[in-house]
Amino acid sequence: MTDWKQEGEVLRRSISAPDFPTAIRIVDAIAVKAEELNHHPDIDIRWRTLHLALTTHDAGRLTELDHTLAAIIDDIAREHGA
Ligand SMILES: C[C@H](O)[C@H](O)[C@H]1CNC2=NC(N)=NC(=O)C2=N1
Repeated sequence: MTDWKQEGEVLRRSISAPDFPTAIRIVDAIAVKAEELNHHPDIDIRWRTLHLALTTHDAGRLTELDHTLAAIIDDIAREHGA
């Protein structure tokens, strides 16, 4: 776990991308992996800063899926220089 903060049953982190197109490319890359996993983050896009939140809505709490997706998101951020 890197920049993630747990607030109750939610993991949160922000990603600062170099520019807006890169922020959107990060979102796109996350979307592909999230769909594969059938586990999706909440994403708030604010210019080149992405605010992400992870929780397992069906369970009403954090599950292993959230931690798995968090690590995937960290990799994607690093790959995009964020
Ligand atoms: C049927 C259910 O909506 C699906 O299994 C998936 C879709 N993506 C999901 N994403 C997240 N974060 N939590 C879920 O419970 C969830 N459920």
